[in-house]
Amino acid sequence: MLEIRGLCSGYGRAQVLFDVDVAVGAGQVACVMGRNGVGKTTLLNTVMGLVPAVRGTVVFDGTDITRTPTHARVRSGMGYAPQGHETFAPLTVWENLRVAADGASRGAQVSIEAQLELFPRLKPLLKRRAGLLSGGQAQQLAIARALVADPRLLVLDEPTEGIQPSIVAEIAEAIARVAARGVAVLLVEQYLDVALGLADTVTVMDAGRVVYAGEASGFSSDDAARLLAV
Ligand SMILES: Nc1ncnc2c1ncn2[C@@H]1O[C@H](COP(=O)(O)OP(=O)(O)OP(=O)(O)O)[C@@H](O)[C@H]1O
Repeated sequence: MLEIRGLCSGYGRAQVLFDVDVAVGAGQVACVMGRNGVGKTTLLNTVMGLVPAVRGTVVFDGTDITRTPTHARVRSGMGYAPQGHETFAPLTVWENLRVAADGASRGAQVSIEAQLELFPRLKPLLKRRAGLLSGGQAQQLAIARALVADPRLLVLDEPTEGIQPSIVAEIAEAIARVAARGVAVLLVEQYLDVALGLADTVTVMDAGRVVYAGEASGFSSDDAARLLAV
């Protein structure tokens, strides 16, 4: 579904990513981990076309999209919930979902209903302004918004960051259900138990390079201590 090969990118002259390879198939969760500042967000932003690739390729569904603008990537089936669970604060929960659905193709009404099944906590909050939601509710809305266009790839940047444990479990459960529908999920996740509970594959980055890549089942606590401990 998604193949990132030899990806290099950065900001002006400051190169951040060096030859990064990650692949994720339909129905799989590929988890990217690493200490703060190693380039995880830059990787996701490069996959979405928000940061230009300097070298390497991003192939989505067999098509090279390395130079495709972000809006066209979204239209072709990529959904993104960036770090920080930003929403349109003055709009209601329903309006936030509607705006995303309006930008998508047909069938979005059905899809809003489907997202509300995934995040039942949002159902009684449809008329609430998004700016008044808790962090956990806003994160659920941000993921639901990325899903209303019915993407085949969902890209999530730290969806459990700063969120209370009971909601973390709900978000993890929702991500698992999305993958079970056949959606490919590219996930940056700092909490090891959440990451390993969801991931099929693990990629660990350090200083912009991949330092570990393999099946999640083979990722040991020694690997975690060596590669992730601060
Ligand atoms: N807009 C930007 N302009 C210049 N440098 C940036 C920009 N965004 C990030 N960087 C730098 O790129 C490097 C990687 O940052 P990035 O946010 O991708 O890391 P990260 O692994 O996602 O970190 P965190 O876990 O803290 O979110 C850092 O050195 C950071 O300072």
